Amino acid sequence: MSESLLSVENLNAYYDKAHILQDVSFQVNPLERVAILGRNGMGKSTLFKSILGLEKIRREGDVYLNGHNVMNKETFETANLGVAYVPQGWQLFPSLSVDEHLQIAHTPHAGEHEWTPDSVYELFPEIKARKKVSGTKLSGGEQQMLAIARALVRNPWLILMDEPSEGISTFVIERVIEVCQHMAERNVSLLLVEQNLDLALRAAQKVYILVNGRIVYTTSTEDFKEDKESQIHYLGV
Ligand SMILES: Nc1ncnc2c1ncn2[C@@H]1O[C@H](COP(=O)(O)OP(=O)(O)OP(=O)(O)O)[C@@H](O)[C@H]1O
Repeated sequence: MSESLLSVENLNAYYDKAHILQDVSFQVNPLERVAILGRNGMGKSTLFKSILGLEKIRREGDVYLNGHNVMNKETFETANLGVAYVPQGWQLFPSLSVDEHLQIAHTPHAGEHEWTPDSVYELFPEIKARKKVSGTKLSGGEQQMLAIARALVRNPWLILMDEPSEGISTFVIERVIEVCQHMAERNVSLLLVEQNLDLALRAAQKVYILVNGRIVYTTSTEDFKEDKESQIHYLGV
């Protein structure tokens, strides 16, 4: 067991016989913001799905959330331990309005900083103006804001965010970075997977590099910002 909020220990993941994640280990500590960086197809989304027990992925190893081993838990049980997910492509529902997405997801929380639909509307006034509109009728940027808002109203300890830069404008990317930077003030930690180096370096404090399903490099974002050689070597940027 570990004191970290999230501790992934020697995680291996397979789609049938394809061995995708190979002995992946890393931690997210309380109030920390961590980015996993890697090129296309390196296993970033598979990592999130393996942590959450989504899809038919065979898993070996251990994943501890708040000290509970979640490897044999159903996805809803893992979510109830205080993790929320912002999936790639947002996965919103055409039959639900913006407000219904938030009301359904809202999980009251007794602590000091409760996120409610009203408080996330203050954060994202753009979607407040479109409360009654179907979630999938929003622009890409608004859908990203709604997906983040939906994760926040679950009042999680940890948010897993899968490639938030995908399909949104630079203006919305700036909004996402700002929201990420202020999560710790509301007691929320962040684990982000990204290809967008600028977003990851500004939103996170610590970086893990994933290459072919293995964590090959760990550093602080401060050091990685200056390390152009490693950026080119691992990410080809
Ligand atoms: N459902 C699946 N069945 C079989 N193989 C899969 C499945 N999903 C992903 N893969 C394979 O697993 C590997 C890792 O994919 P994954 O989507 O996790 O990468 P990624 O780093 O998130 O890439 P991207 O940034 O393109 O989403 C790839 O080789 C991919 O083809």
